[in-house]
This record gives sequence, structure tokens and C-alpha cells, in this order.
Amino acid sequence: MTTPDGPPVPGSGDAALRAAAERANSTRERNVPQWPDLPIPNDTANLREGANLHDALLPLLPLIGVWRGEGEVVYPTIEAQHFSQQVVFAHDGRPFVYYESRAWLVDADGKVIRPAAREVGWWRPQPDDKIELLLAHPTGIIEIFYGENRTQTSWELATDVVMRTESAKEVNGAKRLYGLVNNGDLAYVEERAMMGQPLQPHTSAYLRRVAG
Ligand code: HEM
Repeated sequence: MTTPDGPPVPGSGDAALRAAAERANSTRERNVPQWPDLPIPNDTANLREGANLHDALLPLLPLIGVWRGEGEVVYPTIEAQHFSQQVVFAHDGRPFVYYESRAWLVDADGKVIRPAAREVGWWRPQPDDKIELLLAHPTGIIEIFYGENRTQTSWELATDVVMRTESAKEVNGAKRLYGLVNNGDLAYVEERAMMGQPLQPHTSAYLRRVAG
């Protein structure tokens, strides 16, 4: 077992493996919804089921799954709020990952206030170790990110291109850092340059595996 950025932590291996085994007990049977009558491979977010993972996706292997958890949204132009989020990383055997995220605002007791941001896209690892990420947002914004593994369990990406429709708000760029922490949970932070402001944190969340 290693920390996201460093060398193995002495003595942490057994506890980490036990935690991973316990977690797997509740998530190993779960997957994204499947269509038994689909004549091509279903998407799978569970490495134990469905199409074999394409070798090109090894750099993203730890992300495959469904994740759920809580986060915080901040920005100088808005009021800080809490949100919950579900994120899916799935594949159909080909060398790209299907990605989707849905978030909803929650109050201090975790009660749902209303649906918030969604995004869908494709992660495309390349032979030169770059990762291309395409994201589409329902707010009229389309983004191309480039990034790479920082370690085997952390990924850093930044926008190369942001395109927006006439009606979209002013979004100019973003940077994301994802990392596995605490024996397999998924944490990320996203910084955004938008609404005339320089790049700075907009969202961060701590997600646990719920499938895969
Ligand atoms: C987990 C993901 C996200 C959550 C929970 C979230 C939440 C929020 C919330 C609560 C606001 C305040 C306005 C409102 O209540 O709707 C807001 C504003 C905004 N967000 Fe996000 N957001 C997320 C991701 C994003 C992404 C990916 C983008 C860009 C593609 C984005 C761009 C903006 C912009 C442009 C504003 C408007 C700020 C302003 O009017 O001053 N957000 N966000």
C-alpha cells in the first residue's frame, strides 16, 4: 500500500487490505443498470463483470466504479453550500471510460434541497501517458482537459479548451485533482476561472465506492 504521493507506509498494509476486503463485500455485486437484451457489451462499472478492461485503461483502473459522497461548493460570487454527488466511471471494453456525475444540494442535516450540477464525458488515456478528457455540461459548456497520472492513484487535469453557448455563464478554465485516499476512497478538488475571477476552488468532495 502506498500513500497517493509517497513511498509505502510501514505496517499499513494489513489494515488497508482488511478495509478493502470489507468494502468489497458490499460493493462487489453492484453495477450500473444492465440491459440483458443489448446486442453489444453493456457498460460496466465493476471490474468483476462484463467486458475485460482494455489495457489502455490500466492508468484509470482504480477509478472504475460508482462513487457517492459529500462535498462543498464555494466561490467569491456565490454563497458556500454543501452537496452530495454520485460519480460513475464505466467502460465497454474499448479504450475509453464513460464518465458521469450528478450532484444535489443538501442542508446541514443532509436533506436534499434540489438537484445541482451534472456532467457527462469520456476519459481517453493516450500511449504517451497523457489523458484526454471531454466533458459536456447542461449549462451550455463543453470542455477539453489534458492531464496525467501524478501517481498510480492520483490524476491531475486542466482545461485546454472551454467552449460555451451564447446563453452560458462565463467559464474560462478549470483544473481538477482526483486522488484515492484512506484505503480507497476518492477525493477531488476542482478549481475554476469564471465570472471574471481567477482560477480558484469551486468544488471539492469525498466519495466512497458504492459499486464495483
Ligand atoms: C459538483 C459540482 C458542482 C456543484 C455542486 C456546483 C454548485 C454550484 C452552486 C450551488 C452555485 C450557485 C448558484 C446556484 O445556486 O446554482 C454554482 C454557481 C456556478 N457554478 Fe457551479 N457547481 C458545480 C460544478 C460546476 C462546474 C463543473 C461548472 C462549470 C462547467 C460550474 C460553473 C458555475 C458557474 C459559472 C456558476 C455561477 C457563479 C455566479 O453566478 O457567480 N459549476 N455552482
